[in-house]
Amino acid sequence: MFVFFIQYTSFFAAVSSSVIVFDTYTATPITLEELKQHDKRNTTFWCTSQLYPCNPYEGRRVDGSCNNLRYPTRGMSHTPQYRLLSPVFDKDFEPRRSKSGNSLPLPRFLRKHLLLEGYISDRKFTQLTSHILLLMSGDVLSFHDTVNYVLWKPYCCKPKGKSDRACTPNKIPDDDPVHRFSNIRCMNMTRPESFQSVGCVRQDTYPERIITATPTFDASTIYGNSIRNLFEKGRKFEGGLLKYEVEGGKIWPPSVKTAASVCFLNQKPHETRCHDAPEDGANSVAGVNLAVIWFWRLHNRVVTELARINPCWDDDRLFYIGRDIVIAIQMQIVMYELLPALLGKQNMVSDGVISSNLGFRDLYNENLIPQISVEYPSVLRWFHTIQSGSMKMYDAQGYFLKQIPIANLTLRTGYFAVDNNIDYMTQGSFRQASARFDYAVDPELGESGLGPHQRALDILTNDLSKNRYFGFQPYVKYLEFCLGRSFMKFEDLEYVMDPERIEMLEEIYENLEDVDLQAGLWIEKFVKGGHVPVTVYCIMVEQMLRTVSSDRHWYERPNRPNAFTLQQLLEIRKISIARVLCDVGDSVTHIQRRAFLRIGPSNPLCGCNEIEGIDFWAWEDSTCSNDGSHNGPDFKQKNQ
Ligand code: HEM
Repeated sequence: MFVFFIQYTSFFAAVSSSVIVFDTYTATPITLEELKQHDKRNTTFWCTSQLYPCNPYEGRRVDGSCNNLRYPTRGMSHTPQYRLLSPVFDKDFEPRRSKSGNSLPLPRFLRKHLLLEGYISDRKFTQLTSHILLLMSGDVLSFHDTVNYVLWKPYCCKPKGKSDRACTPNKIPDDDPVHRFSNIRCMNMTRPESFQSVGCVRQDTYPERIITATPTFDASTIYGNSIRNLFEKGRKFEGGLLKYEVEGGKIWPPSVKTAASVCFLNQKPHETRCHDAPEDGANSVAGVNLAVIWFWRLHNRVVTELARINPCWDDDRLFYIGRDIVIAIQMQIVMYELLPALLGKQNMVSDGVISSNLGFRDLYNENLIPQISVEYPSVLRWFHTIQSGSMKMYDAQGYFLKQIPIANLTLRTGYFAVDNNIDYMTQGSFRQASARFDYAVDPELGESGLGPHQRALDILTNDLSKNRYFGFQPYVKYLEFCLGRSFMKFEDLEYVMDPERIEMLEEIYENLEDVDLQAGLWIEKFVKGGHVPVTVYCIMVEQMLRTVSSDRHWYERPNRPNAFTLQQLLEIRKISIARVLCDVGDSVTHIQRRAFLRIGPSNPLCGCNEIEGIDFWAWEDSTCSNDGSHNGPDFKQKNQ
């Protein structure tokens, strides 16, 4: 095949090199003619990607390319996901039917019957747990499937929606406990975008989801997924810093300077701030916004330390080493602090997801492509049941000040920057309890999950409904996959469910093999030693194992380009989310050591000066001369 090479001039560095244009789905190079066809059909953005030649000694690229040297485009955005179980659909790729051939029960009906609605505080976890879980979800996902029905196709419940294949609104049953008193009979929703729907692959093949994030955990909520966005919106090109602004004495990511912004709910004239960051997460759901601000600041703090210790390092070296440290900090917190609290540390050690040893760890397998499973984000949706519907705000002495429905903060970054709200929200993140892990959903998420953006939205109905459009096999097939035993009749579920919940399923579904994956997750018992349902545990662990073994740049590896020394890794191991908040959170002088867990006698507040952090002297470069010149080897990171 004739391969199309274009001459490339790197965005700022005037370096030219050859670039190959690839098909995002098949990972094969495409011809000039094929590229022209994509341009004509307006599919170039989704269906093609540009690959700059790989250098095996180069660090992690922002666009995810060259992670796997055999399959260099895998690991980039818009590349296919893997499936734990093959999909099942009805004809025309509509959701599967019940075994008897009837339609499955309506998603909203199932949600209202299987999940209670209400709010009780959890005794163990804080809201910070949700914020960081959300940040990590955003790292490997994208928002377009939500934006699609909120902004671009708000009409699915109207006559126009009937003729648009993308429209898949959720019908509200006539006897709905909430809406039988309203005139709302339908909630807007669209089908997830797929390689088929955006025109990369023929329509007569089963839909495979397409997303814009890279599938590795690479802090893309901060740095973005493309070098272009990072250069335009992120890098300051000075001292390794990310661009920043100071407003009200606080440091913020840069803001949009034009009238056009996505912060539609900003209450003008007071609320004006809207971030102009490489990725949308910075202005999305409140928890992500907050975490993006923290980690944005953290990057600048890290590179400032590195520059002080190594005055001979140039902007590039400071930026990329700083980024590598921030990615490692995020993953160290997620793998060794957050997930052990949720999944059970011993479970994770036994399943090989984490090590009880502080040294290097190398599970890399070049035969595994860096990918996420289609099932992984879907089971993360279970965490909507532990999300508190309001954001509570406290002062630094711990006095409760006010609260606001969290959904009213979506696309409303301006709220953070007025009246010291970011200080109060930051205090709230480690003082407010999460919602209890109790088979119930906060009505804010269950009835008005998009706040003023959509009159009624049950996020959990969407969770179940969307999963049907991904063609997931029945819940029991996932149980069999996870537990390695068969489940033939409803009573067999007693292994993972309380009898009264099995009864609920039996009343609604005709057959055990009809039960939806999401419905099963909602009412499953928790894994022994952890706080998440058995199947959520299984699918999360499967993903994290895949991630650790397929990411060539995984921070715990000794044999990766620009790898940490053992001394540096041991410094990274000292980090905690409490230390991060002490360093970059507003007005944080005291915090509990394990900030994902509530303050209490075994986890008391302590001064930030008592909380261990990273000693950046581990990054001291002995080849830096006193005169500021550098005598060491070149740093291997291209701006690609
Ligand atoms: C515990 C914290 C949370 C986690 C882990 C979480 C995770 C997720 C995940 C994984 C998705 C699916 C995204 C996709 O497949 O592309 C999702 C969808 C969504 N989440 Fe959350 N979320 C959390 C909290 C929230 C909060 C606080 C809100 C706002 C009030 C929210 C609103 C939504 C909405 C509107 C959707 C789109 C629903 C749809 O697919 O139509 N989430 N969330």
